[in-house]
Amino acid sequence: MLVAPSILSADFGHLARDVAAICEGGCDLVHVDVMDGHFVPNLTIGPVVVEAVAQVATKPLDIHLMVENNTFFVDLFAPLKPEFISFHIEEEKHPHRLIQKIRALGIRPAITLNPHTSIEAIEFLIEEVDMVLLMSVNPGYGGQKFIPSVVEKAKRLKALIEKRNPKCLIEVDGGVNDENVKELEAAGVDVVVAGSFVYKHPDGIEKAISALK
Ligand SMILES: O=C(CO)[C@@H](O)[C@H](O)COP(=O)(O)O
Repeated sequence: MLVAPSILSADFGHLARDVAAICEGGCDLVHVDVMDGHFVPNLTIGPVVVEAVAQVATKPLDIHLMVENNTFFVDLFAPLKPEFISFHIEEEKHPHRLIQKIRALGIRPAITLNPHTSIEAIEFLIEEVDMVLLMSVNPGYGGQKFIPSVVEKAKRLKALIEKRNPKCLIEVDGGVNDENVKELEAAGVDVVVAGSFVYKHPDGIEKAISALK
């Protein structure tokens, strides 16, 4: 299992220290939650802060856009050369075009589904993306409870991916811990995003990451 800790649960007063800690602790990706206060009722960070994160991170960035104007934010973050940029299917009128744009910028495109969104919504996009991110909480905040229906959704998505684009990864985000990760792994999930489990683990960040793996 690949682990992408969400820096939303870091101490922003010591962000460089907390980004270094997950990289030294064995994470695979650094998950960056970008929220605009419109698509979701929370506002997080922009390119100035993410540039500082990129300078410290020794693992690739996984940028998750939770915004209304995806194209604007893709242009804003592209110079930081993240590994992935994901955007929400619920908020994009022209997802195919946006995927092509992200790929043309040398970034791996990913598409995100909210808990209520069915995988049929991306049936004809699956060949175009390198990763699908399934939300297992309503986007906007860290520390929420895992929504278990994502397990069945991941199984159905895995079946679709095997037929249409076997290299495409499945990522699950929200309320992930060392218990539900087992079901996610069995369902075919490749990457888990975890914020509070990693940053608030009583035995420390390294132990938390290895427990998820
Ligand atoms: O995108 C989001 C929330 O919108 C997530 O990345 C959370 O920040 C994950 O945090 P935990 O649920 O693991 O605390």
